[in-house]
This record gives sequence, structure tokens and C-alpha cells, in this order.
Amino acid sequence: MVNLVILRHGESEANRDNIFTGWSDVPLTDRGVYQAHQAGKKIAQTNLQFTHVHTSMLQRAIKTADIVLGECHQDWLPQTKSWRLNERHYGALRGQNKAAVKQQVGEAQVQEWRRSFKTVPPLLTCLRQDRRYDSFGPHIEPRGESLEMAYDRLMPYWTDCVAPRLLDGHNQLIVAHGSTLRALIKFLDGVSDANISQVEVANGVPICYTFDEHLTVVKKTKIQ
Ligand SMILES: O=C(O)[C@H](O)COP(=O)(O)O
Repeated sequence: MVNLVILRHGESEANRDNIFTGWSDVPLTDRGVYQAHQAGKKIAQTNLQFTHVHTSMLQRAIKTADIVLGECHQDWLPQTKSWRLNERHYGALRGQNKAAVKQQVGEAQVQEWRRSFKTVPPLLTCLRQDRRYDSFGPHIEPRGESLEMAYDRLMPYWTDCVAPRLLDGHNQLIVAHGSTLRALIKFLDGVSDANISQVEVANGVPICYTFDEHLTVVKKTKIQ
């Protein structure tokens, strides 16, 4: 048996302020830092030993991972930061208050943008890519993504970087975001396109998947 722990970052300033975030690089709040410590303490109690930690390239996930590893006394672990684990890009919604957008376009439209699998949010008309992505290519940062588009760019990371390590019997830790973890849960749990709208991932609550040697999920538990 081998284990994968997935964890959404602690509360960010944008979460606190109810702002569409996506690829914006916002810091954790004090509450988010606390949530990360609590998550780390809970993971430590399981005595799980990881060989690798995977995060997005956004500070809310990276800082959460660092805090968790400190609590687990596994700060030395090799870490990969990948844009493929970044939050789904919210396009032109980025930076807007979710309640204010609801007032403008109605609750049903906002829910569709936030929770449907295929609906693409309003796209940014132009984009200046942040330099952190330049070494991966000129057009890495999208102008907006549906959950499906985020799923499609996440899966190569699973196939190339996570699944092989699990198949070799090494426990892995992924610290990422609400939407990219919903995409991973969709794959691991076999959730339909329609039903993924019902799946929510809370800040700072670790979820442990246990797999057999064929990478079939045999158990899924919240670590609490
Ligand atoms: O990017 C964001 O705004 C949040 O991380 C998640 O947004 P959601 O709650 O709409 O999925």
C-alpha cells in the first residue's frame, strides 16, 4: 500500500476577501498560516513518511507546504513547484469580488463559472506572462480556463511526476488549490462531469488516498 496526501493551501487574503484569484499570487492570512500548522500537525500524527512534495508555483501553496513539512519534521524533502498544479485561471474574473459579480450577472451565472466542468470564464483580452513561467515556454499563462482545461494541463503532471513515484511505493504529498485538487479528485474518484460541481475542497484539510500496487484507490480518508 502507498499513500498520497492532497492538501488545499490555507486561507489566502483573496479567500478572506471573497475575490476571484486563480493565478494571482496572493499571501496566506494569519488564519491560513494557522490552518497550515494544524494540517501539518495532523499529518505528523499519521507518521506518514514522504519522499517528495509537489506544489504549484503560487506562494499560498508553497508556504503551506513549507509549514506542513516543518510540522512533520520532513523539511528536507525534495520539492517540485509546477505551473501544472496552479489554480484554475479565472480569466477576466480575476481580482473581482465574487458577491459583486453575482450582483451584476446573477447567482446562476457565477455558479456556472465556478463549478461547471466545461464553462470557460470571460477571458483576459491580453496577458503579460509573469517571468516565473518563461522557462517553460512563452504561452504558459492562459487567458482563462474552465475546470476541464485545468484538468487537461494537470494530468500530464500526474502521469509523469506523481503516479510513477507512487507505483515505486513512495508516499507523496501534493499541496495545491481548490480547482486543481477538484480535478485530481475527479480523476481519482471517477466523478462525472456533471457531479464534479458538487465536490468542494476546504482550505487546510488533508485528504489521504491509499492505493494498491496497481494504483487502484483502496481507501480515502480526511486526516482530522
Ligand atoms: O481562485 C479562486 O478564486 C479560489 O482559489 C477558488 O475559487 P472557487 O471557490 O470559485 O473555486
